[in-house]
Amino acid sequence: MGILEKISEIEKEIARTQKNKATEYHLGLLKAKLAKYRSQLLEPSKSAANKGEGFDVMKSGDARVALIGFPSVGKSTFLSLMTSTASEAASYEFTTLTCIPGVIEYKGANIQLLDLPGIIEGASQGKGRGRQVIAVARTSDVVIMMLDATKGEVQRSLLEMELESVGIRLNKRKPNIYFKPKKGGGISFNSTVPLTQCSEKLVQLILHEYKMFNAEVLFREDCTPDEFIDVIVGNRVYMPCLYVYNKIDQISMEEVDRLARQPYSVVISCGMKLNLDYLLEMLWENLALTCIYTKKRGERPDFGDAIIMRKGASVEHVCHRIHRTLTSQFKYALVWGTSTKYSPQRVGLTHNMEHEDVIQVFKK
Ligand SMILES: Nc1nc2c(ncn2[C@@H]2O[C@H](COP(=O)(O)OP(=O)(O)OP(=O)(O)O)[C@@H](O)[C@H]2O)c(=O)[nH]1
Ligand SMILES: [K+]
Ligand SMILES: [Mg+2]
Repeated sequence: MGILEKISEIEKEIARTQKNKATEYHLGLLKAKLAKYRSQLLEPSKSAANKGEGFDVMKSGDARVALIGFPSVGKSTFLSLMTSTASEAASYEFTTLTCIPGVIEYKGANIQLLDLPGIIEGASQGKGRGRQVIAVARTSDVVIMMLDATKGEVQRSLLEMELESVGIRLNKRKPNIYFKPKKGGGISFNSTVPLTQCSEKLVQLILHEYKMFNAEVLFREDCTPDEFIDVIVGNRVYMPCLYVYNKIDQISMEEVDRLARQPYSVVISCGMKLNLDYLLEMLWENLALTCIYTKKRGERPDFGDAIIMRKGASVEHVCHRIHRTLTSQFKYALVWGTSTKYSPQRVGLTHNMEHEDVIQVFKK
C-alpha cells in the first residue's frame, strides 16, 4: 500500500471512530500514525516534476508575504495593484504558473509579496504545483489566504486542511510543552496544569508510535494530542494568516458585513479598490514589524530612514543591524519613545525597543 492509501485508510478510520473516553487511546494512536505518514509526504521527491523551478525566489526586504488561494480569486490582480510589478491576470484558471515577487512599500518597510499559482484540493499531495506553492508559503512571515467572496466557505476550510496537512499551523501559538528526547531512563511525564485532553498513558502510547522510549515531557498548558504530536514531530511552522475575501463588489452588503466580522478576516475588492488601506494596516499588524530611528549627537533623528526590526527587538539587535561590530564597542544608548519611562533614558544592550523609538548609541 502506498503512503497516500495508508493516509486515506487512517483518515477513514478516524472518521468512523466515535470520540469518547473508551476510544481516546485508539484515536490518539491513529493521529500519531497519520502525522508520521504525512511527514513522509513532505520529504523531497527525486522526480523532476517536483523541483522548484520558477519558485526559488530570493528573500528580500524586511518581510515576506505569500498569496495562497484557489485559481482566479484575484491574487495576480492584487499583486499588480499593490506593487510596481505586473502579474498577468485573466478570467481563466491557472493563469499564473510560477512565483512572481513584488514589493509593497509601507511605513518605510519593504515587504516582499509573492504571487503564486492557484492551488486546489490535493495540493499538498502534489496536485498541480501545490507542493511548490506550499513550500514557498512555509518560507513566508505571513500568509494571505485569498478567497472569492462569491464562493462558499468550503474554499477556506479546504485550503486550511491542505496547509495543516503539511505542518503549517495558522494563527496558532507553539504549544507550551517542554520535550526532550533522552538516551535512557524511560519517559518522565509531568504537568504544571490540570490536563483534560492528554494523559501520561496516551503520551506514552504516542511516543512509542514514534519509537521513542526515553524522554522528558512537561505540559505547561492543557494541550490536545494533536498539539503534543506537533511538538514531537518538530518541523511545524506557526504562521499568522489573513483571510482576505476579494470581489466584494459582487455580493450583498449583508454578506460583506458577515464576512468582515470573522476573526482574521478582511474584505476587499481589487476591481473597485475597496478597503485596501485597511488590509495593509492588518498586514502590518500581523507582520509585527517595528520602525526604529537613529540619531547622531547634536543632530535631529533621521526620520527619513527607519531601521525595520521584528517586534520585541533589543538594543543589541538594533546595534547589530547598524553595524556588525557596533555591539563590541557599545557603551550605552539613549532612547526616546514608548519603550522608556522617561525620554531620553540611558539603556543597555538588553533593553527592548518599541515602534517608532529613537536611539542614539555611545561607543567606548
Ligand atoms: N468582480 C471582480 N473581479 C475581480 C476582482 N479582482 C479580480 N477580478 C477578476 O478575477 C479574474 C481572475 O483574476 P486573477 O488576478 O487572474 O486571479 P488569480 O488568483 O491570480 O488566478 P490564477 O493565477 O489563475 O490562480 C480576472 O478576470 C480579474 O479581473 C474584483 O475585486 N472583483
Ligand atoms: K486567473
Ligand atoms: Mg494569478
